[in-house]
Order: sequence, then C-alpha cells, then structure tokens
Amino acid sequence: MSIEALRAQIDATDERILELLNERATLAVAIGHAKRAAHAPGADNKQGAEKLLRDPERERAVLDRLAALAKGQFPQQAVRAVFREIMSGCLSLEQPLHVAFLGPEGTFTQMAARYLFGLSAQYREAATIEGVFDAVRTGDAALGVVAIENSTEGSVTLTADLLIEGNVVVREELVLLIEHALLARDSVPFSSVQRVYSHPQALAQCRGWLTKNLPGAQLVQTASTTAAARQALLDTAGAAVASPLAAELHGLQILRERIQDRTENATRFVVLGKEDAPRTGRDRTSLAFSVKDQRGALRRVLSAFEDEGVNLSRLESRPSQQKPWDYVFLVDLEGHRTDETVQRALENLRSSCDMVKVLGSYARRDPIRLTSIP
Ligand SMILES: O=C(O)C(=O)C[C@]1(C(=O)O)C=C[C@@H](O)C=C1
Repeated sequence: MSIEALRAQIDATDERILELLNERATLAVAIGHAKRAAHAPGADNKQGAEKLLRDPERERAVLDRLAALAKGQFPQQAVRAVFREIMSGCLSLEQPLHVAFLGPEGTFTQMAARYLFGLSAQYREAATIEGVFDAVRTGDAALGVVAIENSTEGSVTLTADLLIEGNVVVREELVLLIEHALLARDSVPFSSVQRVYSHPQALAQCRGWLTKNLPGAQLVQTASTTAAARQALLDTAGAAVASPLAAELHGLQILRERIQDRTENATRFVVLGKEDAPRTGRDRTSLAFSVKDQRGALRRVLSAFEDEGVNLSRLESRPSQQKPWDYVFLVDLEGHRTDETVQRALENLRSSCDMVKVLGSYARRDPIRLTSIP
C-alpha cells in the first residue's frame, strides 16, 4: 500500500480515537457531577474540589489494568503515558487541579509533578520549599510537590521541618530513580570543562565521579539543576549536572550520561495537601515524635511499634528547633493511621513522648525510572 493510502487509514483511525476520547470525557464529566452531588459542600474551593474529585487510586488501577492488557503493537510504557494524559484531561473537565511545585521548570520535582498529574493540571512554580507549603496552606494550590529524601544524600531537612510545623500533610509519595548527566554547550568538549554547575544535592550525588573524571574542575553550587543548565549555556568552559531532559529543554549536549555514584539513585517526592489519603491496604504513615528526657524512652517508643508488628521503613532524628540537643524523630511506618495496629502503637507512643504528630498516611508506591516526561 502507498504511504498516502496508509496515512489516510491513520487519519481515519485518529478520528475514531478522538471520538472515543470525547465519549470518555463525557463519562468523566458525569462522574464529576455524581461526586459533587454526593458531597455538595466544599466543591467550589480548590482544596475541596481536589479532595472530592481526584482519585489517585482509581487512576493507578486504570493505568495498571490497561498496561496489563497492552499486548498489541503499541508499547506498554506508551499506553501508561497516553492514559496518564487522558485522565489528566478528563479530570481538568471535572475540575481544574492546581498544583504547586518547587521550580524552576525542568527540575526533577517538575518531572515528578507531571508524572503524577499530567499536562492538564494547572501548575504553580514556587521558588522555595516554603513557597510550596504556603501555596497549599493558603489554598492557592490544592496540592504541592517537594522532595523529601534522597537515597544517597539523605533527608531534605527543610521539607521535614516544615511538615513538623504542621498545617500541611503528606497525601501521596513518588519515588523516582534519577539519572544525572553532564551537559554543556555544543562547542565545549569534555577535555575543556573547568567548572561544573549544579544544585548541591546533585553535585553530592556525583561527587565520586566528578573527583575521578574532572579532578581539576571547580564545583559551583546553583539553586537548581535548571539554573545550572542556564549557567552552562553561558560558559564556554563550563558544564552542568542535570537530567538528560534538561539537555533537551535548554539545547545543551550530553557529554556523559549516568554520572551519579550509585546506579540506584532515588529521590522520594511527597505530595502535600490539607488532608491525607484514605486507606488503600498498602499504605505508609509518616510520623514525628519527641521522646521524654528519660532513660530508655527511645527504646520504649520503638518497642511500641514492634509489639504491634508495625514495620518501620525509616527512622531519623532532627534537632527540635526548640532547645539545643533536643531531638525530634521522624519515622515512616508501613500501615495507615486508621489501622488498628497503628492506632494502638500510636497510643502507646503518646505515653513515652512529649509530642507525637502524624504527618500523613498515603499509598505506598514502587520506584519509577523516568527517562522523559511521560
Ligand atoms: O473514575 C473517576 O472517579 C473519575 O473521576 C474519572 C477519572 C478518569 O479519567 O478515569 C478522572 C479523574 C479521577 O482522578 C479518576 C478517574
């Protein structure tokens, strides 16, 4: 068959797809009406609308079901990406979703936000982590996306501190396996790189590689990997550590790929909201507590979890910000705060602690490797 004839068939197929998309959109709008009718109050503010209409568990179930069904020619990963956008578009018809993220554009946080909410969400770029918290706290955005920990570098301490302050809780998580690349202007060969720009976390994640491969280069800290890419564009002897996506966005060349010291370099992002998520049966809960100044208090706290068979996936301490050498402990545990075992462990915890704060319960997610914005 000629190319023209094949293209005519593609055109006809596209029209059928479009028709089906419109059919699907009509159904989603009807679901939106039904949800509003069931929970009338709160539907007209941004926070209320998100709480009411968006259903991340349903979205995940739709994607998993279709990916499992995808046995034809069309690539399975592409099925997920296409339906991610279809649902993002359908939700935008039910109610626009306002999402704040730690900018600027092109950062891994933006990639995380786009992965979760698609291109039809309305994004607010915040310049600082506090800015993301404020947007959610004031209701300017229903949700906010920030990084909370990295498998090489540890906690993003500001996120933890702001969560402890309160008002905003964690309602979703996303673990991205992150790959860094060395990017430079077209005319800059690897041998002439004298400066390497990046965010301190990204530089730290590539420290070993940089010491070995660019021992003489000056490391210059920037506010984000995007700011680093912009600097590299201006510097004829400079390069940036950033995502391969940033190369595309900024017109840089990739000098070296996968330069992070650990092949499994993962960053965990959290979605902030005013309320946490309902129980799914495969949940995680983040907690902060400070133990009483008594011998054995921390041990008693840990046995409160063990006695109830509650698994801890993270335990770390932060200075309390109240008095010197006073600590707040941050814990992630497997389970939802409404689970009986978790509730009993929390009750026991309260007797050995000055402060116990639930920072949110949310569905656990498997790590995801992103090669481009899906
Ligand atoms: O099933 C729903 O609850 C819908 O609102 C429809 C739909 C979809 O497009 O499939 C849209 C938004 C929700 O987050 C989940 C799914």
